[in-house]
Amino acid sequence: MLESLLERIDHEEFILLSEDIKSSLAEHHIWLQRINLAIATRTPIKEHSFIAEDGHRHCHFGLWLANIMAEEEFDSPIFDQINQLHVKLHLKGSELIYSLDLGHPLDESLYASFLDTQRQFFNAVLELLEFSVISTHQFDPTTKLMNRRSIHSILAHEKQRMEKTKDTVCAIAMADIDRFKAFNDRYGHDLGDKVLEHVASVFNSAIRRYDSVARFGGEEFLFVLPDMTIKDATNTIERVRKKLSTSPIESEFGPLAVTASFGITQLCPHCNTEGSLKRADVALYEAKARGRNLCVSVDASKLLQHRELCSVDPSEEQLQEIIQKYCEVI
Ligand SMILES: Nc1nc2c(ncn2[C@@H]2O[C@H](COP(=O)(O)OP(=O)(O)OP(=O)(O)O)[C@@H](O)[C@H]2O)c(=O)[nH]1
Repeated sequence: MLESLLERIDHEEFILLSEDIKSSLAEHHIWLQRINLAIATRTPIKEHSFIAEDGHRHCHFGLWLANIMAEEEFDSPIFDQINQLHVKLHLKGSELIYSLDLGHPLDESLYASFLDTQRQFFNAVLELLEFSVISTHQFDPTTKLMNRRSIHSILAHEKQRMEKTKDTVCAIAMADIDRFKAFNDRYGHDLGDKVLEHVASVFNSAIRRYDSVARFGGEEFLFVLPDMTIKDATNTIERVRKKLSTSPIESEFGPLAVTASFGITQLCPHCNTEGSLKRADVALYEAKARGRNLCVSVDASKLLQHRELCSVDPSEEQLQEIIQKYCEVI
């Protein structure tokens, strides 16, 4: 229910959302405390906001929720659910206070239902809060892409899927912006940051919905392409490379060309994820060595006769030597 928000809400908005939820909840706690205290001490509350049938519109939380729900990007069933519980909570609260103000004895079943609605309301809001807080830690603020930690959980999931279901494949590709240091030195770090954003947006727009791309490090990106053979992944990544190299970034210095190099391989059933990442990295290194703005792919199945690469942790030199022999330069 909440995942769809990830596609529409970025890092800053998740931070704001978390802060808003926390402050709105704090005010709501005070409202609830006053009701509970009034009932416990049988002290009437003659304020309109406590007895009005539309009390949910009078509290800060309700106003905040109405604003959020008016925005298209926040269109999610979780807000409808919270809204319904919020309206219900206020209705029951106002019934209790109205009856108290009239001097009627406490309706125990109404109070029990009020407490139950309270519990459901806080559970739903806390679920949203937890999701927002976690989401702020999943994204890289510069590129708005997933960060290294998040993509690692996707890799772990894909690896698990491969272990469970034979014949499942998953390709990965490591990308690195070419001569980025020189770019920063010449045009400044701020434009460098804009390049990172630009590259992220080109990458993101060039992949399928169920593929992922993350900022893996400084100027390094990682693609995870589930269910793609090495051949399909190579075609896809080559298309991404071309798209980037033909999409210059607009700047005060005019349009500036940006290119990247790519190392493509698969998650391998015989080695751990780190081993596959290392293979992609060495393939990327090979693309740099062969002139940059290139894709180099390494089909893990061709390395099967070199099982020692999987069972022991190979050195970069060892890997490089073997990959040079088996890689395909596109
Ligand atoms: N603007 C900006 N620069 C960054 C960021 N993270 C890393 N970099 C820069 O990326 C550059 C990477 O430089 P190198 O590793 O030498 O690689 P390169 O210049 O891209 O050269 P090749 O990879 O060999 O093509 C360094 O200058 C880093 O400062 C960032 O968040 N913003």
